[in-house]
Amino acid sequence: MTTALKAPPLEPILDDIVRSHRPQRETGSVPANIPFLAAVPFNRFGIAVATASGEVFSSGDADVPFSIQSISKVFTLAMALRADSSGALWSRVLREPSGTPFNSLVQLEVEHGIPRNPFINAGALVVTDHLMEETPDAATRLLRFLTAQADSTGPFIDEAAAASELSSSSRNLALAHFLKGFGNLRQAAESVVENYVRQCSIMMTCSELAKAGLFLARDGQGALGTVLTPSEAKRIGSIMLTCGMYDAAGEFAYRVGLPGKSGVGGGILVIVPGVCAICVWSPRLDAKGNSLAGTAALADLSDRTGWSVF
Ligand SMILES: NC(=O)CC[C@H](N)C(=O)O
Repeated sequence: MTTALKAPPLEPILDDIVRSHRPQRETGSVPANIPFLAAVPFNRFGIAVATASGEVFSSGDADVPFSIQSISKVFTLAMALRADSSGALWSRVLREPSGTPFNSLVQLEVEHGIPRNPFINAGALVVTDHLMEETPDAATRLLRFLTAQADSTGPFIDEAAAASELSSSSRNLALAHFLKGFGNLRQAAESVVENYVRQCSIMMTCSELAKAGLFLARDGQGALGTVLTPSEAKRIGSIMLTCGMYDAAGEFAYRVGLPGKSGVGGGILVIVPGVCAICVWSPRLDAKGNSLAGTAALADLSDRTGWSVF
């Protein structure tokens, strides 16, 4: 059950969340395969809440752009579903939690090239391949989608960061070649990985991401009208709840009680159906690749506001 926005007003709660959760010393890790992310100061912390009624509340570094990384997977899935009335995508990717790390190869081989879900890397590569059939430059299409939904010209693809990640993308290339070997990739493995990495390298702020994700909290209604049907929006929320935090999805559901999607840039996008979209960002990660301080802050916010799907 969700509850409506509560008094006292949100600003003091968000300010207090920032005071309590902004890291005071360096703990956690940065992703080994993206050298560029190691340079982001450990004490960055931002939070933004975009409400269904159109208000945005924020605190801390909510207007500092960061690398959205795997949060992009929510939006590419939304774009793919929108154009997939026949359901063809779901014959190429499942909707089950993987219980394995986001870049795991083992399960993909055992399960004959059908990824467990669209939010692990293998699944996102299939979604990217699907999008590229219609639009070869799916990353730029994603950027336009995000720019429109966030109602901001701020988002951009950090091409230098993408090039840096691409130079150490052996695992993602291996996943793409596995997919290709099993007949589940139509474009060249290299171009799908390049496109995927450029999607991950989009830079956005917490405020922009919260606004961009609002359609998921509003039955599919985005800034410029209908993005998805209510049933599609519900289903993306369900996949976020069960698969959005990789092999920490159960722990996150236990602590936060809301559908979320993380990225190794340290961002987490969370949906409170009917109420708001929340984005929190703090760059240092736990062992599963999810923001340490971000997860703790969301657990705290959920407890303080009563926002939960349970
Ligand atoms: N979990 C993530 O954010 C992973 C995204 C990253 N670009 C990768 O492919 O490894």
